[in-house]
Amino acid sequence: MSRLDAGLSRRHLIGVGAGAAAAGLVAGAGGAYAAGLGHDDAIASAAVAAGSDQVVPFRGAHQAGIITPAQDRMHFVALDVVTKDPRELRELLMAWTGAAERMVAGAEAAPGGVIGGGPHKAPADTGEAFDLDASNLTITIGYGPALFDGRFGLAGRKPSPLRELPGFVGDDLDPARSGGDLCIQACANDPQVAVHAVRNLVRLGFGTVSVRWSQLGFGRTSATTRTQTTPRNLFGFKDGTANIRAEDTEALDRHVWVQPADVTGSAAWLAGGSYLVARRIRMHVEVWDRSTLQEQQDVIGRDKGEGAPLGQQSELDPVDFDAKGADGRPAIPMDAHVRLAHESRLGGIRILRRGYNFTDGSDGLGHLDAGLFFVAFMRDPHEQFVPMQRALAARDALSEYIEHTGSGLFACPPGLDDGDDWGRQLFG
Ligand SMILES: C=CC1=C(C)c2cc3[nH]c(cc4nc(cc5[nH]c(cc1n2)c(C)c5CCC(=O)O)C(CCC(=O)O)=C4C)c(C)c3C=C
Ligand SMILES: [Fe+2]
Repeated sequence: MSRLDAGLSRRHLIGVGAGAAAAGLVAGAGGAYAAGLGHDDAIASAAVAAGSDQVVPFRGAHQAGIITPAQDRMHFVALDVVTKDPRELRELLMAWTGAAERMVAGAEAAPGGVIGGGPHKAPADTGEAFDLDASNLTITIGYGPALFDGRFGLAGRKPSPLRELPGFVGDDLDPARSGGDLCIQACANDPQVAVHAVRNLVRLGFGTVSVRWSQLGFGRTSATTRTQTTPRNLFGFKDGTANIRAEDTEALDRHVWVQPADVTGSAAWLAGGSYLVARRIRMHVEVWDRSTLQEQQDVIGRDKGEGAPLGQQSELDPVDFDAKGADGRPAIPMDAHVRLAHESRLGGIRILRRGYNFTDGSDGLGHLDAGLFFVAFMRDPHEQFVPMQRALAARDALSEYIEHTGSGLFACPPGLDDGDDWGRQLFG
């Protein structure tokens, strides 16, 4: 049965299906709205029609797309605000909330959608996801340090950890792939759904924001729930084994969610949110592919087949940094990636990783421009990512094979209550 037959598509939501006609849905969730249902009813109709197993709830205590089971694909975009008028920004954030809520429910970006606006208007939805289901789409928003520089009256609402990351040894950051006033992370199991979401939000923002940089990711490189299998990165290793999982609620409160006591006064809007660090990391796959299996395993500190810590048998076996190999040397070398990134070496620091593989063509010199779009969520980037990355940059054997080419830091607000929107949440 095709997705269309199963009735899981946006087309169904605009009234082509008999069920939709019976329910009076004439133009997707917007149609339901026009047909007299309230906003929430319209969104709920869309979610039911789209099939709940495909729909990740948009509202809740935390934003979706952080501890949501990592989807297969990602489209990440960083934007700069081009208007000088705070009201325009606030209105855009409100409009984005509505469009995002519709799209994650499997509906078109706006009432009228692809064809419902008639032949004389530009369609209110660009259409490339017209026949596709919600695909577990999540849309996560974040705000960069520069947004709070005084242009929009937000300086007093800036949380203190939201300050630029320092430079790290070996960084080769491209300003055209770094920074941004805002970010949108769209993740879905269908790449076209993720791209459609970003494209329609950017379209809504024309004249208010402009795209600064963006990144497509295929192939998740993390597991964020206990039931997810561990995927592999472009070096062929299981990645995400020791990640914080959605079930680890204590660890999430300790390492991922901004706590009320962290943000007092006018920065309190961020309580329940998280900081997102993005690093575009080029992986020199050609060099890696010429190194021996033993070298590769020593660099990571785990075996390539199972993902077991060196000296152990299975992926989930505890890491033993005191274990010795047959030669009497540490089974996990002193400069192995997992040793240096492990909480036991970093005073208990952990982060939640949610990155993706990328391949952006080639570099014109016969090499793939491929790597890891590293995305991690944490409670305080300067207390967590900075010391961790400093330790890695200084000693990590992996550094010989990778290069950080882009960087971004964003504060992701908590989830929205019913009736709330991103504009009111940020501006108060
Ligand atoms: C600053 C944080 C990190 C960066 C940057 C980073 C880059 C990076 N990592 C891999 C591959 C693997 N990383 C693994 C584990 C791991 N990595 C980090 C942090 C960063 N990685 C942490 C905190 C951990 C967990 C350490 C632990 O507690 O054991 C692994 C092993 C499997 C796993 O646990 O995920 C791999 C493989 C690459 C290729 C890369 C840059 C391109
Ligand atoms: Fe890593």
